[in-house]
Amino acid sequence: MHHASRCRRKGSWPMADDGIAVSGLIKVYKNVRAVDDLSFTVSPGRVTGFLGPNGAGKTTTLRMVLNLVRPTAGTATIGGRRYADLTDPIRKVGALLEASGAHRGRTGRNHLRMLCDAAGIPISRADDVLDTVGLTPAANRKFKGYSLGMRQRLGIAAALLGDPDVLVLDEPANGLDPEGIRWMRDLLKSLADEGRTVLVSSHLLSEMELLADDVVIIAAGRLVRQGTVAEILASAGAAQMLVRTPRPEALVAELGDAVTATPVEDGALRIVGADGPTIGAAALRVGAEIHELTAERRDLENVFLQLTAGKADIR
Ligand SMILES: Nc1ncnc2c1ncn2[C@@H]1O[C@H](COP(=O)(O)OP(=O)(O)OP(=O)(O)O)[C@@H](O)[C@H]1O
Repeated sequence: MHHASRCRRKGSWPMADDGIAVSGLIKVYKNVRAVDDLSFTVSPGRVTGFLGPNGAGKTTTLRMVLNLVRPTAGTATIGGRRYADLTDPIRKVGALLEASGAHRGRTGRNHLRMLCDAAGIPISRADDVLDTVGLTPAANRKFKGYSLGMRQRLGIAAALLGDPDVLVLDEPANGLDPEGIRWMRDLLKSLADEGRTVLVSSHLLSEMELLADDVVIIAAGRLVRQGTVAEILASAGAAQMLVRTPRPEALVAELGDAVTATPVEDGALRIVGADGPTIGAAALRVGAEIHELTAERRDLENVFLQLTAGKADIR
């Protein structure tokens, strides 16, 4: 990304200490190691996607970062300090969690004003953040009449009240329609462009590929991979090939154990671990006619599935 063109709203470069650092984090519930010796870092000025199959431990991790769940072991720090030790947490960290809501009979504006009041923030800030999230037209409507998408927007507005350096968002795209998802993407990117640290969990892998600069992938409470989206895609290795042949078994046997071959629709095979020339040569050796050989682009979704295969068991 173009770091040089990024301007910091507060007129300075992001402090190196605005990042999040998770180190040796463990959370054991009665029967399950929800988070199992997890370490990763999240940089300022970037959107970091936090990905993992259901039950991987994403929510538990985010809640430990925010001091809402007590770690069994390990630490999570924001700008070098644990959440509990932050001097002004509301202005340092904004959070959107899955269950965040508001009193049903309260208007969106009053909900935000109450939060301002509780946090010692001028109540005029409520209207600013309503505007930022596009809820001004619904400001005086009651929360119970808000759609899921409007509730998510109100949650984002609440997270932004303290103009925080760091944002921690659990599934912020939940309930948003395609236009809302695009809006969320633009908002989070612009918040990162201002130098903020943005950590966002999601199931929407194609969206993450568009949104995130970095990703942290976990499965079964453990780190699977951390890196830039480009690195993760590149690390998946050889291109994925779509092959059509009347003799798929012979071809797969010839390619050996180094490849994984998955049957796809109408008899084609998807092969990971061998490139076009390798597959062509193997086909020639066993006399398997090739009717189609197409390189498929790796995307975050199929790399994610490859990286987390077999690790996604419900625990
Ligand atoms: N309060 C709790 N008590 C007992 N077990 C829990 C508790 N919270 C989470 N778990 C368990 O810890 C594991 C991780 O759950 P967590 O919600 O952190 O995963 P997740 O990655 O956010 O999942 P999802 O994508 O499905 O929301 C799961 O096995 C879950 O059942």
